[in-house]
Order: sequence, then C-alpha cells, then structure tokens
Amino acid sequence: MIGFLYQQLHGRRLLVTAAIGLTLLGVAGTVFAAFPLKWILDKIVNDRDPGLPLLEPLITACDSLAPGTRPPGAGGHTQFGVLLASGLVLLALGLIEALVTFVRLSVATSVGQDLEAGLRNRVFDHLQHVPLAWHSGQRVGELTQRVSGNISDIGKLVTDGLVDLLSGVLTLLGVLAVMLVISWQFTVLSMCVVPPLFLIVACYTRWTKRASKQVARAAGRVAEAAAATIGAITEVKVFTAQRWASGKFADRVEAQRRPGLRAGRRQAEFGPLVIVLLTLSNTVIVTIGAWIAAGHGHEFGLWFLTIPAGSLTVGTLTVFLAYSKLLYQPMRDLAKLMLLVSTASAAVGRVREILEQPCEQRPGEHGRSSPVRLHGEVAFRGVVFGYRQGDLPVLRGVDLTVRAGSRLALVGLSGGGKSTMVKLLPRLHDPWHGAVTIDGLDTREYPLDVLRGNIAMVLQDSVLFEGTVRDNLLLGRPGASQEQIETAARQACVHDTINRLPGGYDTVVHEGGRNFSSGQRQRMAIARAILRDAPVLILDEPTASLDVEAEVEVMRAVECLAEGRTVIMISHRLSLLGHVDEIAVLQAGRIVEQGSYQQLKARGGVFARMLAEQNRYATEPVELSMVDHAGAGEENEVRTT
Ligand SMILES: Nc1ncnc2c1ncn2[C@@H]1O[C@H](COP(=O)(O)OP(=O)(O)OP(=O)(O)O)[C@@H](O)[C@H]1O
Repeated sequence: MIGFLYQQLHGRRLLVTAAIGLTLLGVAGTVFAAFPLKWILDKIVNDRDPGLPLLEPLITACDSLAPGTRPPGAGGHTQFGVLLASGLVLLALGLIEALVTFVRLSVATSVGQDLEAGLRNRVFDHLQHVPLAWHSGQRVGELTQRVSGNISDIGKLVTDGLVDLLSGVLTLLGVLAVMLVISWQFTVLSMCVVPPLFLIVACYTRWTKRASKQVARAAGRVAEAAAATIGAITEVKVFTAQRWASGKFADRVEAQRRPGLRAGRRQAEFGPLVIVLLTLSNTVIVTIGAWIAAGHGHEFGLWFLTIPAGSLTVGTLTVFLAYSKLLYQPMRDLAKLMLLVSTASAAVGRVREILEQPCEQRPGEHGRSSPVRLHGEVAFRGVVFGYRQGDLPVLRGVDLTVRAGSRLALVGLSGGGKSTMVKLLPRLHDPWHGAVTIDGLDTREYPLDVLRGNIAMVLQDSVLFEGTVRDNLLLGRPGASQEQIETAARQACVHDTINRLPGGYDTVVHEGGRNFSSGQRQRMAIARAILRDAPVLILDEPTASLDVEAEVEVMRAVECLAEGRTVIMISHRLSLLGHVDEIAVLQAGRIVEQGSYQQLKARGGVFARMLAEQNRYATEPVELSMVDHAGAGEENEVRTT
C-alpha cells in the first residue's frame, strides 16, 4: 500500500516533504512544551534556575520587571523572572504548534483531495479503456463503489491518518529521546509496556484488516443492489416487487453490517486494552518516581535497574509524567489509525484490481499508418468466437463479405450470434480464430480510434447521456456547427420534435434519456450517427422496441443514414428487409444462406421457412410488393455455405 500511495503522490512530493518538515517543527514544539513546567516547579520547590544559556537573556530581562527586591538566598534569577520567562516560552511554543498544525492540516487536506481526485479520474479513464470482455463479468454498482467509496477511503487515510501517524511516530521518537536524557531508568520502566502492546497491535491489525476487506466487498454489493433496483424502478413498480427488492437489499446491508460491527468491536476492545497497559505503566512510574523524588533511602532497586536516591526532582518527575502522557497519546490513537489503515488497504486492493487490468489500445497509440476514411468493404473470414474460453464458441467459422456501399441484412434465430458478429467489427471483442477485415485489412491492424471512427452503430435501445440534446448529438461529431446538427436532425426526422421541446436543442436530457420516448431516442441516435458520417453503419434492430408509427419514422431516418454507406442491419422483422441488397442467414454459428430476398425465398431453405413461420402469425402476410423492388432484376446467385 505504501508503494501505491507513493506512486499516487507523484507531483506532490515536494508538498509532502514540506508537510513532513512542518510536522517535525510541530513535534519539536510539543516535545519542548513540558520544559517550562519543570523550570517553574524546580524554581518554586528547589529554588533551582533553568540553567539554559539560551534563556539567560530572556530571564534576565524578565527579572528586571520583577516587583520589589529579589528574595534572599536566591542564587541567580528571581522567581518572577523564571516564571515569566517560562510562561513566555510556553506561549511561544503553543503558538508555533498551533500555526504548524494549521499549515500541516491544510497541506494534508490539499494532498488528500488532490490524490483522491487524481486517482478517481485515472481509475475512471482506465475503466473506459478496459476491454468489454472484462466489463461483462463486472457489476456496475460494484465498480461505482470502487470509484467513489473506496477512493474516498484512501483519501481519508492521507488526510486524517498519515498526519496523525507521522506526527505520532515523530513525537514518540522525540519524547523517547528526551525521556532517555532525563532518566534512562524510568524510560526503561515506561517501555515495559511495548512488547505486550506490540503483540496486541499485531493481532488487532490483522483482525481489523480482515473485517475491513469484508466491509469493502459488502459495500460494493450494497451499491450494486441499489443501482440495479433504482435502475429498474419501473419494472419493480409494475411487478409490485418493492418488498422483494427491499428484502434483497436488506440482506446485503446486513452482510455489510456484520463485518462492520466486528471491525468496530475490535477497535472498541483495542482502545481500552491499550489504556489498561498504559495505566499500569504510569502507576509504576508515579509511585516509584514520587518515592525517589521524596528522597527516601539511598537507592531503589528493581530487577536489573538501580535508581539512585535523589536522582529525580519533583520538577523532573512532573516533566517525565507529562512526557509519558505524550508518549502514550500516539499509542492510544493507534486504534483509530489501525481502522483507517485497514480500510484504506482494502480499498487500495480493490482499486488496484481495476488499474492492473490491461487496456485496449488507446487513441493515438497507432499500430501501422492507415487511411483515416475507409471505403467500407467488410469481410468475416473463418471467424470463430465465444465469450468464455472453454465454452462452446458462439460463432463457429463465419464467412461473409459485404461489398462497400451495399446493404446486408443479418437474420437468424434469437441467440444465434448476430449481435456478437457485429460487435467484432469495432473490435469490442476479438475473434479466437479467423479475421474480420475492412477494405482487405485485418481490423486488428488499424489503430483503434481510426477503426471505430469509421463505424457508426445504432442499437436496439439507444442511450442518451446526461447533458443537453445538442451535447448528445455532438457526440457524433465534436465541433459540428449548429447548422450541421440541424441538418442531421432533419434527416433523422427528429428536428421538429426537438424544436417543440421547451428548451429546443438546449433541453436537458435526464439520466439514460428517460425524458424521451424510445422512438425519439432512436431518431436522435440516428442523427448522431448521421453526424458521424462513417462509411460502415451497423443497425442492430433499431426498431425492435417501437410501435408501427415510430417504426415508420425511424426507418425513414435510417434510409437517409444508409445512403452511400456499407450497412449491416440485424432484423427479426423480415418485412423490413425490402430495401437491402442481400440477406445473410446465421444458424448454428455459421452463415448458411446468402442472397437477395427473392432468391432466398425461392430457394425454400432456412430463410423461406422463417418467413413462412412469421407469416403464419401475422394477420396479413408480408406484402411482397414492399420487397419486390429491392430484389427485382437481381440475378445474384444464392450462396450457401
Ligand atoms: N456478454 C456476453 N457474455 C456471455 N455470453 C454472451 C454475451 N452476450 C451474448 N452472449 C451469448 O452469446 C449468444 C449469442 O448472443 P447474441 O446476442 O449475439 O445473439 P443474437 O442472435 O443477436 O440474439 P437476439 O436476436 O436475441 O438479439 C447467446 O447465447 C448469448 O447468451
């Protein structure tokens, strides 16, 4: 985890070094803050001067302010002078500490926030470049939790934890050094608690870390359940499934609560255990120290330790006790720190899992140079592909050629692999064997941004993103003028609809485009595709979810879009295939028939049977006149593979 954090702090290391320097200054202030108390007590009880050459001028200056004469017997400075000088030093140290704390916390907050923001952007960007195959195995809510919640946990460690940890460790070392100078014997006594403390810390850290990991995983499952239910709120309401959804959600919340409770309980046990240990050590020091400071006997022996009588003044004992308090504070804070570190460490693991996923080629990482605009001849050559290695492939040797500028309809039974086939074109997946080519070149040879820039897709249910209608259309061609946008919208038969909206092109699109009908969304997606002006167009059942009226409008828009492009259109509605040049039938992972509508119908094969089947359930059989003009006069041979 340390290595990961160090890596993330790149560019802010100077700031961190400054924060460490300030922490050192603050710790020095804390460590020396106990001394003025010793000077005061030693002066009052034993009439002893501080004996620090650095302070002499200050005390002398304070002496001159002393009311009346010096008390008789006073060797050097007046009580007033020592008291006032000690008070001033105390005040100065306090002010330095306050200032340093402010700067240190500000720096920590800024570094923590920067780290969080930087890491969040990096993870989000990485997520978009990870192959689709990896995404298929993930849950949206879970990933969202990693990007938001888990990264916050890491930021929290930097903002809250690391400052405490650093100043704690430095205070510990500083205090230890001063205590050793004051009385090494008492320091050794105080340190007796360290071995049991170390054991307790080791055990509890392990337990808390395990629980934190479970909490992080469970939090992901909670987020996932919430996202899934809220995303499908219409279905939940329609099926009156609220109780079922709440029950499922409550189970997940419970699964998160249990390890959270365990982690909290461990933390609750840890704090008091440390306090008991520290109280034991303190009691021993107070009683033995007071005995020695009171001047009883010649010396005090305890196992291998011999503490000479009179080796401790009341002032020294008080300072020593103040220091042991300082020493114990960081130890007590360990419980809080332990939880922060464990939570952050679990979060780092989950975030790293994403960052370690290999990326697809990023825009600009060009393989070989290639023309930016392709002609659009598409071919599948012996393509074998499946989603999971080891499973039976979905495509089992697909051979298909689509001439540049022609229109091909891909038909077949549901689940046959039509959508899978077209997903291979923009390399959303790569084939196991064989190749997909455009203009005779394997798609893997093109830079990914060039390849995808030459393909436009309109899917069954188009997604609109949050933003305005204009923002959504501009996705097709960033930088397009208003005139170009409106022309595209007109061609897609959606311009009038947009104009009727209260905000026109500035109307805000809600999440997923919920404030638009399916037909409007489809036509906007078509306008987006028109703006993209790609030579290859993929239409994956663009009218599947539409009523007849919307279907007619969308098909009219499709007509505009298809003009002069290579079109591959997936459709179950064979009645819509009148305008295509060729139809290819996919069955059992292979293209089994290819030809014009008329040819395939006349052939009496798979397509003819599908057509007959569809007509059996239609109130009126499909009008051949709709398709006649497409197939008429074509002498294409029916190809069977
Ligand atoms: N992301 C995925 N992960 C695993 N299997 C998948 C995935 N997508 C599709 N499949 C499987 O691949 C097979 C082909 O699916 P595909 O969506 O390509 O069929 P289709 O012919 O387009 O179906 P439909 O006409 O119903 O849309 C199906 O068995 C499906 O379960």
